[in-house]
Formats: sequence, structure tokens, C-alpha cells
Amino acid sequence: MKTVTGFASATIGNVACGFDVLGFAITEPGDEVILTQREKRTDLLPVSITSITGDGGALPRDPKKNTSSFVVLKFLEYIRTNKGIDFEGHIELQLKKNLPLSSGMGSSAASAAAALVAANELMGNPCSKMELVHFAIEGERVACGSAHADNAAPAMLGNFVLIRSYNPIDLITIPPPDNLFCTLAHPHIELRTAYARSVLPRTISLKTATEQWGNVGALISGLLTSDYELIGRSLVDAIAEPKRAPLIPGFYSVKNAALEAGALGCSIAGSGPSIFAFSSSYEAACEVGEAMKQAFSNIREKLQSDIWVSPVCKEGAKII
Ligand SMILES: Nc1ncnc2c1ncn2[C@@H]1O[C@H](COP(=O)(O)OP(=O)(O)OP(=O)(O)O)[C@@H](O)[C@H]1O
Ligand SMILES: N[C@@H](CCO)C(=O)O
Repeated sequence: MKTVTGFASATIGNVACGFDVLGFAITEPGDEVILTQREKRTDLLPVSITSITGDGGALPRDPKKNTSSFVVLKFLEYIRTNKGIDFEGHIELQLKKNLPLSSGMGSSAASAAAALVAANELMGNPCSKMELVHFAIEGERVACGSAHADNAAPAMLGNFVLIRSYNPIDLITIPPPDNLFCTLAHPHIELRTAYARSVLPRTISLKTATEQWGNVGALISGLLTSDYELIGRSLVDAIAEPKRAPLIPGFYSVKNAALEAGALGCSIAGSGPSIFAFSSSYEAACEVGEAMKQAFSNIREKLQSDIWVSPVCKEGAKII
């Protein structure tokens, strides 16, 4: 019997202007997946879920429906076909769900990335993280019907990750500037990614597209040159934010509070309802967090929120 624990942290997709093509990881919170290898298969499938904590009973226990176990099944198929490793035993999976569901914090991707590094370790590390990330991305299809990579890729690889192409997958990791800090405000409501995607426009005008790709290019340049002012000016989303803001009570009040408190920029984290902001020091990011929390509690709905202040995580999914 061998036991391994994988950890992967929350991630923030889109980063304002990079809808489905840009995301980054923060250092905490994150999901933990504990895998225990048994010699004998105890089920038809080689993976079974023995416990899930922290989800209030909301997540599927069927191994084909939970992202954590689904990606391990895909990984085992892959190493059998491509690496000549035919695993005949059984894997018991325990999921410690520390990330809130439908939060915009990449909850489903964190479970998948944590499970994959643990499974890879159990099997003697036959795959690189660049190989594993493909399964994590497929896990997103199980979670919300779309295999977007802007949570799964940074959950696995850390840093900022730019998805240059989906077909074939071409991922570019971008290390963060040294003094960039993220404030993440998670209001206590849920917004399902599938629904938040359904409100988006199917087509956009050339004017909107021009504005958006100008900002994506400038944001990448700002990250690579540690130009904090440019990073701030580029955090503009002309496509998703205007459509999703009405789904998040108090979105503009919280965004304005963050900017007034000195944030470089602020937008929706992934598909929401969480909201993120960047600052150029830890102290500034903490002040921004207080302002965001206060603003959520001041709106008509008086929303409670959790605040995290974090640098960008450079490590990605890991064994703990
Ligand atoms: N291990 C898992 N963790 C979280 N959600 C899972 C997991 N496995 C399956 N799901 C399914 O994914 C859905 C949650 O997905 P959703 O994409 O809305 O949340 P999220 O991962 O927090 O999203 P976001 O990318 O916006 O942060 C739920 O329907 C849930 O059943
Ligand atoms: N890019 C995805 C991220 C989901 O967290 C979306 O905006 O729908």
C-alpha cells in the first residue's frame, strides 16, 4: 500500500482581457487529493472515490463525473497506451475540497491538477507536467461542459499561463513580476461557470476585438517588463465583464472600492462571482482587500466575503 497527497491551488482565469486564454495561480487556498494504491482491483474501474470532505455533499461520487477521478482514469489510459505501463491494481481517492464551488476560483481545475500530480507520483512519474495538463483541461469539460484551459493550465504549471492555441494545445508560461500581489474577494454566493458562459455574446464587433487584443498584448508586455502601471491600464475587459457584471451583486461598487484603495486594476475572477485586483505591494493588496470586503457588506444584499492576498504561485500543482 502506498499513499500520496497532491495539492493544487486556486487560479484566476481571463485576467480581465484574456478571456479563455490567460490565467494565473495564487498560493492558497487549494484542494488536496490523497491517493492510496491497493494491489487488488476492488471495482470495475481502477479508481474509486472513498471520501470527499468540504463540499457539503454537492460533488459527484461517480469516478467518471468528479474531475479528480475522471482525470486519473484518463491518465491511466494514457500511460497504458503511450508509456507501456499497465496498472492492474486499484486507486482509492480522497478529496479534501478546500475551494468553494462555482466561485470563479478554478475549483474543478484544482481538484484535477492535485489528483494528476499524485497519480503521476504513484506511477513513478512517467509524465511531465506538460503532458498532465492535457488531462486537467479535459476535466473542465466534465465540470462545466467547456474544456477552457485558463484555470487548469495555471493550476498545473503555476505562474501566468497564456494559451496561444487550443488546437493543438500550445501553452506559454509567464513568470510574475516580483512585487505583484493579488487580492481575491469571494462573496458567499455561487455562480455556475456554465451559466456565466451562456450569457456571453456569440459574436463581437471588430472594434471590441481590437480593444481586447490591444489590452492582452499590453498586459503580457507589462508582466514581462514589470511595468505595474501598464499592467493596471491593461486590465480592461470589453467582452465578458459587461455581460457578467449584472450577475454579481455590487460588482461595480466593489471594483470602484478596490481602485479607490489603490489597486492597479480589478475585474471578475474567471466567470465570477469572485473579484480580483492587483497591487504592487503586499501592504497595498491588504488595504485593497479590506475595501473590497467592506464594499460587499455595504450593498443592499449585504454580502459576506472571504479575502485572500497572495503573490502569484510559481510552483503549480505539487506533492505535499
Ligand atoms: N472535484 C470537483 N470540484 C469542483 N467541481 C466539480 C468537481 N468535480 C465535478 N465538479 C462539477 O463542476 C461543477 C462546478 O463547476 P464550476 O465550473 O461552476 O465551478 P468552479 O470550478 O468553481 O468554476 P470556476 O472555473 O468559475 O472557478 C459542479 O457542477 C460540480 O459538480
Ligand atoms: N475562462 C473561463 C474561466 C472560468 O473560471 C470563463 O470565463 O468562463
